[in-house]
Amino acid sequence: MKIRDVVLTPVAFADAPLLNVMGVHEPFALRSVVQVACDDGVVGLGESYGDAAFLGEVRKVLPELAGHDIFDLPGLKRIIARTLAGTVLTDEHGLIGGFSIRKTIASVYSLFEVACLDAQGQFLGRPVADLLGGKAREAVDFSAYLFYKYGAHLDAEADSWGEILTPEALVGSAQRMVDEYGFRSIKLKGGVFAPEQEIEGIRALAEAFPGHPLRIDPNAAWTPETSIRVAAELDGVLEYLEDPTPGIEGMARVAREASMPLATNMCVVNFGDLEPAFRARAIGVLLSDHHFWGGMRDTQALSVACESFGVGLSMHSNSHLGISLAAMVHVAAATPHLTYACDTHWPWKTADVIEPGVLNFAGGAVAVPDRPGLGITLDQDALARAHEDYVRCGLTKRDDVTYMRRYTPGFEPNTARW
Ligand SMILES: O=C([O-])[C@@H](O)[C@@H](O)[C@H](O)[C@@H](O)C(=O)[O-]
Ligand SMILES: [Mg+2]
Repeated sequence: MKIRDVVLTPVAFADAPLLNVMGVHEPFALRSVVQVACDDGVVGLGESYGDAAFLGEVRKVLPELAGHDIFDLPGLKRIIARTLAGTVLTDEHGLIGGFSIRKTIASVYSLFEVACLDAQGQFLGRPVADLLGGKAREAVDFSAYLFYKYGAHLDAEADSWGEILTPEALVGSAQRMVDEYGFRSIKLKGGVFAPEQEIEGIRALAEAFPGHPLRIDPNAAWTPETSIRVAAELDGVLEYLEDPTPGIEGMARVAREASMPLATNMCVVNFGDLEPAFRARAIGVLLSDHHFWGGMRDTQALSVACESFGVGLSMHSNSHLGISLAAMVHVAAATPHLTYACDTHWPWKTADVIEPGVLNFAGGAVAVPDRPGLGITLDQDALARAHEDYVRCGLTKRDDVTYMRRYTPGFEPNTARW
């Protein structure tokens, strides 16, 4: 089963004005879609980041792939490592930790690994979860991912969520997500307002949704002292506290005092970070993400490492489309040590590039598709529209800070200031 052709399509899809420590989401989120065409008319799908720097690295790899056997994944990794030797992508938005050569290779490899596994599954007539060792669960739990947000993008009409800036509005948005998707766990993206205000938001959610596990993630906006204070105030309320403060050392300081586990997708972002983080007992939960942890099989290896050291596993999300959701579902299903509901930005998007009907939420969970490969079908017309949006929107990277300055001139990200 050889690769005959690879088509890379940058796409953009409408995103809501969601707030975080870096600013506010722009009107479009960028992604990339690859179609890896192989023998017998099989086409494997992959999805990842869509910023120009990432696309540039992926484009370097494309000419090297023709003729490669889709069952030779170590060989695929070698081609990518050789082709990208020495390149370090920079993290365009600062919310998934630093980049390194290893993480750059892991990110580019992941895009093609997913597509090759999809193609392998189609060729063999088995779902990707089976190729990863089999399903440890039939359906994968996700959390309601709440954001503070503006009611509308600049010069645009309000979206269906409206403005979410108060505890009452937060509860309203959580109610909508729980009603529409059945989520149990609820996560609040913090780092937007002073911690006292965000504690009020969490308390309102705890009151409105008794028994629903709660999390807050200020993306390292707080000092260790503030984090310890917030942890004390939310004792007994949070299932975990995500990235309250920057760095393994700062997290370890907070972890020594906090009653709940600390989680991260910022200070432990590749395998080299595990030893110092585990040694310092900085985290109780790791948020995996196959997009930058080196694909689905390395995500499973990560899970084994976490289990061995008594660390829980959850899953991180950025704005994404259905190919990524399918990959998240398959790898999560085939990863026995997955101890928390996964994050997803899914409810915030209004369009997709896959045909609907396969990835459905019930009781907050998505059943693992039992069709071959990822089990999804690319909608070529929707892909073409999303590519037109990419060209039309003119964005080449995610820049929440600059966009925020158009709402609030002089805005500066508050990382570790509170
Ligand atoms: O979409 C966002 O604004 C999130 O803040 C995202 O960029 C983060 O990477 C992520 O969801 C997180 O958990 O830190
Ligand atoms: Mg996070």
